Amino acid sequence: MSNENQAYITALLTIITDAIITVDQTQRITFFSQGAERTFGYQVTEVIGQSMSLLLPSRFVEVHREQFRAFAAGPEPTRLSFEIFGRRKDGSEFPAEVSLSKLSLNDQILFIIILRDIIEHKHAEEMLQLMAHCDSLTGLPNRTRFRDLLRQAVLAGQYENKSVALLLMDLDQFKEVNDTLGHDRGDLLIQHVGRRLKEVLRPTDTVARLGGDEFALILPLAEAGHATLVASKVLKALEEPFEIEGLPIAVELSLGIALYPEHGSNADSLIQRADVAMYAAKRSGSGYTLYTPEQDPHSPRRLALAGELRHAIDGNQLLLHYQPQVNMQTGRITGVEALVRWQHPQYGIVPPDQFILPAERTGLIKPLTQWVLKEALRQSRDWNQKGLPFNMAVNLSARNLHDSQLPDRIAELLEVNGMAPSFLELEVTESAIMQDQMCAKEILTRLSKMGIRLSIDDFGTGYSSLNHHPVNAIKIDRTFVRDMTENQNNAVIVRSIIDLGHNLGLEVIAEGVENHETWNRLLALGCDAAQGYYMSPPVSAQEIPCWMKESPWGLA
Ligand SMILES: Nc1nc2c(ncn2[C@@H]2O[C@H](COP(=O)(O)O[C@H]3[C@@H](O)[C@H](n4cnc5c(=O)[nH]c(N)nc54)O[C@@H]3COP(=O)(O)O)[C@@H](O)[C@H]2O)c(=O)[nH]1
Repeated sequence: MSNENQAYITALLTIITDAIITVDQTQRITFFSQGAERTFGYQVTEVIGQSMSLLLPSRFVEVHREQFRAFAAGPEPTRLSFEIFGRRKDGSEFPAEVSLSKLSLNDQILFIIILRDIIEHKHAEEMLQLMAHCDSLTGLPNRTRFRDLLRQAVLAGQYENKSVALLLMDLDQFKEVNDTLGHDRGDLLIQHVGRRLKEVLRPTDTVARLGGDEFALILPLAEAGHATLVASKVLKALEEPFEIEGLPIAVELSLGIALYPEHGSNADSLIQRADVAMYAAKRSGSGYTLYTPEQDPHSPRRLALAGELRHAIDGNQLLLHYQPQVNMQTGRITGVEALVRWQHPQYGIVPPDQFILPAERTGLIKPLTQWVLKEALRQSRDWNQKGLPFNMAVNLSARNLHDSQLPDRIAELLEVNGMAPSFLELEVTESAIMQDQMCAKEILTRLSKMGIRLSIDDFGTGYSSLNHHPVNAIKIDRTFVRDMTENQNNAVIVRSIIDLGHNLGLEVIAEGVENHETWNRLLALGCDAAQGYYMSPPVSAQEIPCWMKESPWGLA
């Protein structure tokens, strides 16, 4: 080789960062590049003539020696790639990628080792693995890992012939926390929630964060009784407000429970069922709910009902029941709330909980509300003519608040029936308003300008800015009223809502009044009106005149 070529190769070997080492058949080092010096921390003079085992952790020396011998003796292959651990001069170890080649030169066999330190690469790989399975905010398993763990838990349940419980949970007003306190505090809250959940559960249980404010709990080999007990413990544990940067933040949550094999035979069906149960818990405000097929919008009966709804509206299968609302000062009825039912030819009376949601999803809520308004106002006129002049409250859904023609259609119905607008009260929930605040505001303002009364239904379960909407009344959600005589927290909430309503000049109506004690407490708190089973459940139009005569709350 010419001097020029030699210099050229030496220069090349200097800049190559990989370690290039050659060894003879006895595994003695014959060449050690600068890259090898940088990688192992040895000077070339320290290693030439030494055994290659100097560069390996002692526990691997014997194995690699054998592998090398086999490679050296065998005719094929002439090149081998593999991963090993290298050992630096300071004794530290590192993972390395190795390419080992055999070369015959001047009747001698030479072995060339090209070795690359892949510690960075390994770290990155580990990070990626971690990121792929771990939620970066809480350190809990993420959705991908959760699915794997649930599948494993179901397999274990199958194998041991035992139940597995899946609990899905989300925070009811997390969006509000984010919007009002900022995303950083929202993130801190999620971290705290994750920690408290872990404290409640056993080490064998899994807590995962699925994203946003959604968490999942997997309880291996758990029956319904244990799952509901855990759900109660979770509710209790999260009852205490969280301290986030000095601010006490209270959270409310809903949990849905589904069990293997009772509610689903695999991970996907369990997730879907627990989700259905969670939404049922949200609607009822009950904290947690165990899955039942009746809750399920995808159950065969629900799907069949959704398909028949159009026909039910056109074919006069709907009917209204009316629930009296009573003025607490006079103790007399002031109005009724119209509540729709479906007189189904096969299933009998179907409650609105089973068809309002599908009606909203399919857009049928528009003709359904139109039917309810038409029938309620016709009935109102009828009662008026019979000397029963009370207000008529009708529920609107979120989608109705996007319907720009609604005010005109209501005006027409009022005119046809010769009813003053002040006889009509429209109830909207806070969540319906929040779905599209701008649109809701426009429709509500038009309705209010027409002289129609507006009330916020289920008040206390959502967030809406009362100042921004022209409402006349708020109805305290029945979940607070129902047990306010035993539950001090709820009693405080009810009192605060009454005070808030009065401070804003609004009438306050309590829903879900079920006994005399509750009535008395509400009266003492200055609540204006009440509705509930204590006075009357919703009854048919035919029963109202009789109730008016016989009930102490009647007009007479
Ligand atoms: N968009 C529309 N929604 C409607 C219409 N009709 C009803 N609904 C909504 O369906 C939900 C369930 O209604 P329903 O099964 O009729 O239940 C009502 C009452 O029976 C129940 N209630 C009344 N008093 C008590 C009580 O003392 N205890 C108790 N456990 N339950 C009681 O409350 C329901 C009335 O609630 P609200 O409307 O919030 O005043 C319900 O959300 C209806 O709004 C419709 O035509 N359109």
